[in-house]
Amino acid sequence: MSSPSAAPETGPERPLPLDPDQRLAAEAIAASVLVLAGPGTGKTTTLVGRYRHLVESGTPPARIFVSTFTVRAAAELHRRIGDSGGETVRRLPIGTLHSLAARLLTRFPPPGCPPVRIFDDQACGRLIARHRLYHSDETKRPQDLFGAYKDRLLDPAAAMAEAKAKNEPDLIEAATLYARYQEVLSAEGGFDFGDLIVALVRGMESDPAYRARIAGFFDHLLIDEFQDINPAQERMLRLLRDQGAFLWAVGDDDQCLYAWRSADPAFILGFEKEWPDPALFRLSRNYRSTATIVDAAQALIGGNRNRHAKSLAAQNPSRLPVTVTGLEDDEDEAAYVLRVVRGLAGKGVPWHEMAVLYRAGHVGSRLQIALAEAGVPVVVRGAGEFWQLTPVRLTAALIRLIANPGDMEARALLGHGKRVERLLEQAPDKIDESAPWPALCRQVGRLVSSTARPPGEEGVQWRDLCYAAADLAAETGGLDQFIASVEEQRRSLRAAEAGGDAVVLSTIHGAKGLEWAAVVVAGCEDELLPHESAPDIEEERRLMYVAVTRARRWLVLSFVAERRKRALPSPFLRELLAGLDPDQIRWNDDDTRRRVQGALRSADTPKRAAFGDRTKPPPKPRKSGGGTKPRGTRAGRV
Ligand SMILES: Nc1ncnc2c1ncn2[C@@H]1O[C@H](COP(=O)(O)OP(=O)(O)OP(=O)(O)O)[C@@H](O)[C@H]1O
Repeated sequence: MSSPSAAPETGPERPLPLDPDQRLAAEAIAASVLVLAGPGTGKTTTLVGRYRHLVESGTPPARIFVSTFTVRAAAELHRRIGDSGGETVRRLPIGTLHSLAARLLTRFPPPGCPPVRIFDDQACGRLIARHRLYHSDETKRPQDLFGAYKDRLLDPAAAMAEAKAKNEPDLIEAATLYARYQEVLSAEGGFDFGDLIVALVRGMESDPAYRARIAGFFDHLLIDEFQDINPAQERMLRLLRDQGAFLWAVGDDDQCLYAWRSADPAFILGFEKEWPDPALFRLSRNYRSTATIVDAAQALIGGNRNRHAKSLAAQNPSRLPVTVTGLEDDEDEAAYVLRVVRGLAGKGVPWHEMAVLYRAGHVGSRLQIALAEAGVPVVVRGAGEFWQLTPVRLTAALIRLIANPGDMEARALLGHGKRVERLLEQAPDKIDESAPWPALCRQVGRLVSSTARPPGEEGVQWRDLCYAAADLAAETGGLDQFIASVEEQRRSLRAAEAGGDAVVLSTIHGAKGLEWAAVVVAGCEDELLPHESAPDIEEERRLMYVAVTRARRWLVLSFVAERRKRALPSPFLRELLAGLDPDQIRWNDDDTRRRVQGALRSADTPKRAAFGDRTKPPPKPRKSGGGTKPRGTRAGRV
């Protein structure tokens, strides 16, 4: 999706004139069209152009479905498309692929399919709790387990067959729960989000008459972020395409960030082979960023092997340097980021034209607090407000409860359920109530971290959030100061968030499709970015790529030497800076330069080697002034 939603709400946008390549793509006549292009090349702008072209050529807006990855992106597209063809913008069929399925199912229920009654995440959670459909490995969230089956179009029988073939007790248990869940869900007449696409696909696959009834309801399907579709979504689009709908999609395999949620970049990589009457268009002018940023981004992404080659030529020739700043610890980093945003504001850059992005939610904790306390207006996106994140809330509430067993508010904050019961059971053994305040806080952080910690990357983030909360608590003088400081921080955040003109603080995932004049990427450290538990180094590199390509003019990259343990600069820093001349890099000091340039050696360890090509330095690309040629060739909501 696209861009300036960082700005405060405005009315519909005036359409941008398309460049010749964008126009060709927007006016393409083929059954299946893919516009494959890098960041900032105007994919979403071209999608809006396609929409206008169709409407101007006589297609009623109601017969064009525009799909976006998230509900928020749909709202943004409504704004960009504006009031077309006299239809009320609000009622135009623009939404996620789940909402496409919901519309079709409601309008055309498949034979034998009960009326669609959508259960949202909370309703599903209540159903799961009522029937106690929890995996014995409690770290596995039931909704995620069941959703992953649906993303792959596996019904309970297929899930069980797969589990038995692998002969893994964990999987057999999951498949058994899945079967039970589907039983109780359908007994209540409920459809969860994943069911919507599954039901539509099943109906269309099994009944030609039903397929024929759906045919022609939408003449055109316009799909944004095609790189992130999962197998169920791909199947649905293919069936609709087979019934005569024209598919027109934009995407960038280099921005696929959801492989962990069944998104499969193979769909975009294999488009020309797999789709009927395919036409592939490429856009290569980057309208967003300076030549420096484009060069750096190209050098970075050149390190990935599994990708389509794309050229990217910056339309803004500016060679304004990228700033790279090494700091001592996260407190220093927060103070630094505060100086950066104030400095930019001093130059007249509006707050909403600045973003601070990070890979993991806990990196945002100090930043949120430092900016909000200094009175800088902020809006927190992605993971959300620090003290409300589950591991943080549990840590803070348990610290309070242990320090004062009569604290009823803390007991309420802790909540209920098996996890909380286990925490309370283990607390007397694991926590020495008479320990000094900082030690007590850290003991609680360790307990919450080790109890009910989710597996994989989520578990590492859980641990980091618990430790970050415990550290912040430990730094206050004691219980009363802790309660007061959390209150104060939350009040500052609420006040800071009240205004529309605010600095965006976001995880990189939450920044997808957006752009700002200035972007700070904080926490550019090895084991954080790339994340220590991420299974796929190429997806980590794509994350860094998405982060840096959100910037139009100013790009600031910061890292610290110590974030609870000694930290090394991210090897990605060196990779991306390899695309720049020395005068395009501003180091805060020589030590930072030495540390970054030494980062590749540190990455060259047996542990790192497990990530395959991660230590391979990318070649220096040509400058984008003449067109840089790179080398080598849970889903949305209704
Ligand atoms: N033809 C054009 N002329 C001038 N500016 C353009 C043109 N096309 C796009 N832009 C501008 O380029 C920026 C990026 O456009 P857009 O968000 O559509 O790109 P995108 O390819 O969808 O980006 P990403 O994939 O990185 O999210 C926007 O600020 C947009 O206004």
